[in-house]
Amino acid sequence: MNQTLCARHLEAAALPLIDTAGLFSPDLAERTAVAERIGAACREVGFFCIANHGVDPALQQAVFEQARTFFAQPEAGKRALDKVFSKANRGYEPLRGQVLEAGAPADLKEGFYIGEELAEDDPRVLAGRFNHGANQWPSELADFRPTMERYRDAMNALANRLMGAIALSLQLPEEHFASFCRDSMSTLRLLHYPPQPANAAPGEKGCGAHTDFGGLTLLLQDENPGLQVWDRHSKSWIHAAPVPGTYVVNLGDMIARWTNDQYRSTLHRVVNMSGRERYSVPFFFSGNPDHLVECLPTCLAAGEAPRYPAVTVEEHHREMYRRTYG
Ligand SMILES: O=C(O)CCC(=O)C(=O)O
Ligand SMILES: [Fe+2]
Repeated sequence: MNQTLCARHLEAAALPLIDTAGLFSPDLAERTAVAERIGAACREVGFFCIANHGVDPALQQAVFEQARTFFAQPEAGKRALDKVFSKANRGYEPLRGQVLEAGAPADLKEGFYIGEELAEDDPRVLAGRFNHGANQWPSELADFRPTMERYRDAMNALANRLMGAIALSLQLPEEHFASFCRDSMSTLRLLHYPPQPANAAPGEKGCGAHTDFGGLTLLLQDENPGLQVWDRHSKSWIHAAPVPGTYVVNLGDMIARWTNDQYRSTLHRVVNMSGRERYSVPFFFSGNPDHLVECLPTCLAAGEAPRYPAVTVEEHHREMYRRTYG
């Protein structure tokens, strides 16, 4: 563990904090030792923080800088890139554009979606595959696109490594999820939460209670707290204050399907009580659209039946977007 993780941070961490330096070791035993800690966190909480993940802090800061600059633009400039203009769900999502918690008021956040850049004549785009297509880029912000593309590459690499650890933690070969990871339909999402208004409607909050749809989520937060994670033991919300230098990692619904709920896709929400503007950058690693997600053989006890029918990554995401965007 290096000095980015001081004792104060360890005490403050409400979620399990895992040093992932060992995942970069050529020694399988070292990678397996980290994987076992990850496996325990996946079973218990479904959320954990990782330190020593290898992502350049300067790149993270550049992402925040670009996000702040983008959201600070006048509304009309942002609306010019509204995701209604995209067939691939890319671009700007205005405040109250999504209802993540069924029945609750719309979310007090604005966002920006970025995915893999695919040309109009890419066979997957021509075939109308879900969320496949070109991005909408703010052309007046020269550094925006290269920064986001570098960051997406770094996140894809880290997510691949973490999927290897998850495989090891489930007594599977490290490369078990290789076909899931190939050509992953990952999404980078920039989020901006205004301070929670004093006159908020009942139930109104930054992000309604939800579980994530996909595989892994890697969340970069600024210094302003807001994320809350449901604790099934105490039946209360844990305030997951940001731990500098770490990512919050959580499991999406597909990992719960693979593991028959042995690994948890845990409910979480955001309430920005910090009194400041809060920025966060979740990266959703969703996997190959054709991959069939079905219960893993190592996750089925004798006589036990899978709780979920097999579903492809694409079918699953189509349905989840339909539910939260109406
Ligand atoms: O902003 C955050 O801290 C969490 C965002 C989130 O849960 C999501 O976008 O799925
Ligand atoms: Fe989420």
